[in-house]
Amino acid sequence: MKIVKFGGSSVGSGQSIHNVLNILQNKYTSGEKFIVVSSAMVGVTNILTELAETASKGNDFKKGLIEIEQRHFTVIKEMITVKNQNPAFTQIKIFINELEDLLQGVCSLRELSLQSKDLILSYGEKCSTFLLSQIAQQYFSESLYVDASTLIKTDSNFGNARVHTSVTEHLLQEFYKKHSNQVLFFTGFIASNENNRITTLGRGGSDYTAAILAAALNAEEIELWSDVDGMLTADPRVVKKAFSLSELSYTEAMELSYFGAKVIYPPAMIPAFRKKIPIVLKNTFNPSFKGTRIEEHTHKNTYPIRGISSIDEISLINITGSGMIGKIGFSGKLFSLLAREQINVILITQSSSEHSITFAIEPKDVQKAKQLFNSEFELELETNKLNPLVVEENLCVLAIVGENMKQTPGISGKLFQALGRNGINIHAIAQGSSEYNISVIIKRKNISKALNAVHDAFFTQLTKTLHVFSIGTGNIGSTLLRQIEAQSNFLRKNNGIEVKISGIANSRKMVIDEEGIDLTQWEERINGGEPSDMETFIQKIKFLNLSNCIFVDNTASPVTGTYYKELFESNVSVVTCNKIANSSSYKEYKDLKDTARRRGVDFFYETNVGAGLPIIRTLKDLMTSGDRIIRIEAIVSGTISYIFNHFIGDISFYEVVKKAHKLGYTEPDPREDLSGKDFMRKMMILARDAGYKMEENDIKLGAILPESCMNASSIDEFYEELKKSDSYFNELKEKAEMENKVLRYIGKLENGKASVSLELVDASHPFYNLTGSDNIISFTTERYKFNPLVIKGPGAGAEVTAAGVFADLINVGSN
Ligand SMILES: NC(=O)C1=CN([C@@H]2O[C@H](COP(=O)(O)OP(=O)(O)OC[C@H]3O[C@@H](n4cnc5c(N)ncnc54)[C@H](O)[C@@H]3O)[C@@H](O)[C@H]2O)C=CC1
Ligand SMILES: N[C@@H](CC=O)C(=O)O
Ligand code: NA
Repeated sequence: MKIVKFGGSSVGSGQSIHNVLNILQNKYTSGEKFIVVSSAMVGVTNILTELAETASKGNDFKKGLIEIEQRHFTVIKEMITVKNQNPAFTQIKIFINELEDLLQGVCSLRELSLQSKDLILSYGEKCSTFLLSQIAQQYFSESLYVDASTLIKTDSNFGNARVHTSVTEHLLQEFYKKHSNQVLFFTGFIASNENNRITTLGRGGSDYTAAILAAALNAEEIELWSDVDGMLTADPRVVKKAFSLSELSYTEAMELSYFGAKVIYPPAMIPAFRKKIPIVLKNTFNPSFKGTRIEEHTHKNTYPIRGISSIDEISLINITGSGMIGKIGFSGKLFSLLAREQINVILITQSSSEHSITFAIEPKDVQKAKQLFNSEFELELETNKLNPLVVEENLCVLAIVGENMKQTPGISGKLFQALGRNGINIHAIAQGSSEYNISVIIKRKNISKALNAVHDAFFTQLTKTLHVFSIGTGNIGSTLLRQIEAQSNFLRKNNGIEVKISGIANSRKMVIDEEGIDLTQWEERINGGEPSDMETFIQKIKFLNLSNCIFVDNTASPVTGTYYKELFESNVSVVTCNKIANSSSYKEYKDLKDTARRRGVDFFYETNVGAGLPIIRTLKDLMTSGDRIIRIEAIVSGTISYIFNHFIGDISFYEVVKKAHKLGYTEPDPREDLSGKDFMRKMMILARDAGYKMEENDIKLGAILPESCMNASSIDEFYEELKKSDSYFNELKEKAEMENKVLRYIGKLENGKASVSLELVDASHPFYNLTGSDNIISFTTERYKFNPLVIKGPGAGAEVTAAGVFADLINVGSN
């Protein structure tokens, strides 16, 4: 026989009762034996509490009473055939009249005792359970309404009565002997004392009723039906990837509930725990959900922990001082003091030097704790043996729970790593000696980010979700979004990575959606977004405080880089193809790198040099492995490379430049390329990454263009001047052809000196054979002294650049 308990939402309306009846009918037809326990309709207990208070102040309570009556009457009309409605109407009316008399009494006396309050509240369960039994009578004629207050006997602790187990069990067993062939509908929550006065069973009262019945009647199982899919790995309102647990142990259920999972209230289940009766949490609104099974022994858990829970708001008290050292009984005295004043201590940690004790309490208790401490330890404070108590506010507890933790090393490492990587500072740590839970205290504002990051670390097949904010939707930016969209399934399946684009901006508009923007529709989303404002965009990123957060800069703007530092400080990583920040002053470059390192976030800019070619990464590997750069020779302008590779035959220089622009090789402003400025920036970044403190003025920049083009004041004017300079470029070309050479714009870095110059090179030069938009870079180092390390390939273009940005993005957080 099973005990089947329905919570308030399950009996809250005709529709939900319909579901309940379906569930019961299925059991009945398959021959299952069961006893039903019912809560009051959802919200009714609250209304009754309010009515009792209202009446006790002498105010009018009729409206609320009518509401309760109507809710039950509506269900009668919806769920019982007209010819059978009368008995139900009559009995509900009787209950409501009794309730009215009681409230009237309270109103006249202006007094509400706990005893009268329990009596008033009992009508919630009486009405709902009676109604359910009446509706059920249409399906099982032998159904019987049972007022459990006649059978469950308690002490007189009204509001939170404790059960007299042996007398109750005896009464229940005798009753069941006589009625075991009927379908019984027990009121939850209510009982009575020795004088037959109604009592209630406190928080989780109906679950308690179910557990008492199960224990008394040796039920094989208890089903608790509510409106959620059992116990989840974390609060699904905060952690979207939380999922239902199929099973957990009594201990785990206790630990998880203690830390905030509100699905069951374990103290109410103790009678069942004692008799080792399994409890199954089911969902009335999703009967196909198999349920979360809670029992003594569970199967081996696939995951190292069972769930993550939190306590929303706590304060941390820190006590320090030499007076505690070796003083036996100090903590005993401290905590019994707190206990005496009913201050609940949530967790405690003590340093092994005994110099400090830290404990967490609810914020409401802080003042009281302070006063107690100050008066009890007045002498120690005066003699400086103890320091004044320090309180840290706005904190919360995050706890990971699971019996498996005991046998698995590395759990706390994983927890701290997930928090650390997201810049979440841990204020205190406590591990119960049971090793069933590890609790950390963190800032409240970080709780959502922390829960998600920790959930990802322990549960998701996905190793991580990257929250990306991408600015710039031009040539590179739009290509990147397309590549991410095309690759997302692969990444999810093969790499366990989900890339969520949580924000997109360009110079006109911006859109932020923490749930992730559907990349098949990003253009519509951004066009429908708000006007672009970088400051607002950055503040929103900081406010959302998402885990694994990355800012991607695909603009050529000088403004965006000014936010990188602020982003690093907020633990946001930056991936950029924009070279402006890294090629501004050395001080700024250094500051960005130091800040990123200090905050433990990534700053990746592979595409700053040679687009997707692995140049920055290679240089970094050389440097970190202890090599020394002797010389760098490079062609790192895709545009100029393309131009010289295609400035052959009849085509004019102007036309080749236009083509390079069309192919997406040039900067948004092609003057940046042809003036050599873009090249110079790249050389400066290389020099800096190679360890040189280089500024823009330190680089000797040879010109490609005649003065007139250099002086053009707009892009259009620039192109006009290019057209006019045909003969200048043709002369260059002819000279090269005559000497059997090619034009190459080459950068050099040697002994900390850098230059970029236009050269004529013959076939013996390693840079002679280039095609397309090829870049080539040759590193001569201590280790690659005689044969330099050479990287060559397309160094510009949307596809290869976006791919380089993409690779940086995926690598964030992987070191
Ligand atoms: N084309 C290539 O082969 C390579 C380009 N890059 C770099 O890629 C970056 C982007 O180049 P393209 O995509 O060709 O430029 P683009 O002109 O096509 O696109 C720039 C985008 O940035 C947006 N933008 C500009 N200022 C902004 C601001 N203040 N706030 C928000 N959005 C802003 C624009 O609205 C536009 O969507 C440049 O920094 C360039 O140096 C780097 C390596 C190779
Ligand atoms: N405009 C640049 C693009 C890469 O940084 C180039 O031509 O190399
Ligand atoms: Na690169």
